Amino acid sequence: MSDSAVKVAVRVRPFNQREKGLDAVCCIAMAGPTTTINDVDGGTGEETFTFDYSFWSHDGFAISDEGLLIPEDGNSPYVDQKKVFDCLGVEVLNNAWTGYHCCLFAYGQTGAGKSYSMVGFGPNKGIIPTTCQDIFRRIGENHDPAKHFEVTIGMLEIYNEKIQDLLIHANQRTKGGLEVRESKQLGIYVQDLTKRAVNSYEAIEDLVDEGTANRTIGSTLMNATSSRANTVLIIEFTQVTTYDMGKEGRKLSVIKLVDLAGSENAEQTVAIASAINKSMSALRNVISALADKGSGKLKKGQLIPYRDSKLTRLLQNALGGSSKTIMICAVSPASSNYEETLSTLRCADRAKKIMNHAEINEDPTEKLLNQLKRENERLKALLGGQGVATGGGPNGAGGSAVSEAERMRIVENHKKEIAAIEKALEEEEAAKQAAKQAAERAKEAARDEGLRRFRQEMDRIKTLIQTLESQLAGNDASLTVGDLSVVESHTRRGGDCLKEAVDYLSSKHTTQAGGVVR
Ligand SMILES: Nc1ncnc2c1ncn2[C@@H]1O[C@H](COP(=O)(O)OP(=O)(O)OP(=O)(O)O)[C@@H](O)[C@H]1O
Repeated sequence: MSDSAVKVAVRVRPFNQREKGLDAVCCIAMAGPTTTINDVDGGTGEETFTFDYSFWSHDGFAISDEGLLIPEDGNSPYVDQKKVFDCLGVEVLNNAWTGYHCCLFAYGQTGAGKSYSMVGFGPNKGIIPTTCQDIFRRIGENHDPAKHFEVTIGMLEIYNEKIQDLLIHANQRTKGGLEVRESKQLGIYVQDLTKRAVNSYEAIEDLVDEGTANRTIGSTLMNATSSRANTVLIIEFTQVTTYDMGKEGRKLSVIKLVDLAGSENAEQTVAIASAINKSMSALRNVISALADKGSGKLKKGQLIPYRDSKLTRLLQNALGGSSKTIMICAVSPASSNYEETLSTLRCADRAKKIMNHAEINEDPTEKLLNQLKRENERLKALLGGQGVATGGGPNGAGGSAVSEAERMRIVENHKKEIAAIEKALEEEEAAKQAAKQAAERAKEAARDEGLRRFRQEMDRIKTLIQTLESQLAGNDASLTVGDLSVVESHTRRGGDCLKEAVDYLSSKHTTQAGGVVR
């Protein structure tokens, strides 16, 4: 387990046309990791914050022939898309390769530049496309035939407190939206979300285009075409290693890349904002509670309010959970947005106090075999790599000598460790088999029980029919509709029991016939 604080980056954009037209004044300054905000209009002074990164993208850029915004010269402080990816995207990928669940989310006022950083515009590609591209570049660099990779993509939006599957057309979605669930392996996940397997960057690009076209679009005061929903791209990245003894080890990383809706207060947005506001205020409350927890100020018995919105529930693992998380805060440079920018910086300042406890998500086989590999490395280093004399090894003449007895002890220990790992693997396999057999036995028992109940119901029906027949033959006046409905209900119950048994038998046939129902 690796304890690490949520990483926080702040990025300030250039003035937009409207701000330029109003002769806007810049209220942000950055130096190294610090960001300072100055209340130039209100005169209440300045506040300085320190983050993991303070990205200056306000000025000092030139536009290349390909349309890329790049630093205008070697001394320019301008941070371009590449630099942002190198600082944040590369870290996400490194963590994913290690086997951590990862989350990178963009927070900030509408029009502050969240989508620019996450998605990008035109040739200035953001973190999401570049990360997706880099996944397949890295996979392409793998030359280990024992290793292969599985990548799936899901895309959703949270709009009006409903989770919608963006890889499904709006008119084919379930009315109430999807639900957030939790599992040991996947962490927090969205039940029934479409997952599509992809084997190239182009395939991801096509899916993201499809998902983007399915988004819900609303307008805000600051940005006529901006999205008022939270959009999440979920990449499930699995590394599969086949080992000599035919065993497969799997390491999984779920990467959530999140472009949030605008964080501003209700009065600054149009009518539909209330539900969006709910998720944003819930997010701020979760961040505050976790920051309090991180600094030991959380009140006794106080819960982290993850369940107050779909967004916070979905980000539960990312905030205070077992994921490696990065928050990028986009801010406007204009003094007219001072209040919102200050509120964003304060939220970012609290977020950096959140502690996560990231875990590598590998199955037991992978874990044990990795342990074995590490042991091997350690042994090799001990016996040769550190200039230790091994009585004839390549470094024999050089460093401090290890006695024959010591060498034997190391080798013996190593043998014992290997034996322990092999035993653990055998036990794991035996436990798997035992669980499988127990599940089979439970199924058999369920089928037997189904058949037994079916027979019992049939016997009852037979007796009832015989009674009815004799009553009818004797023209019995006491015969009622109720008598018939008793027969009917037993028939129905018998039918249900039979269905259970038939379902069981057909599922057994399906498994045995490799997917073909006979
Ligand atoms: N770092 C940057 N460099 C150059 N232009 C930028 C930068 N950041 C944002 N912009 C420009 O600012 C405008 C608003 O940015 P963007 O759409 O990314 O904001 P947003 O925060 O995602 O807004 P919304 O919440 O409405 O989706 C865009 O025209 C974008 O090109």
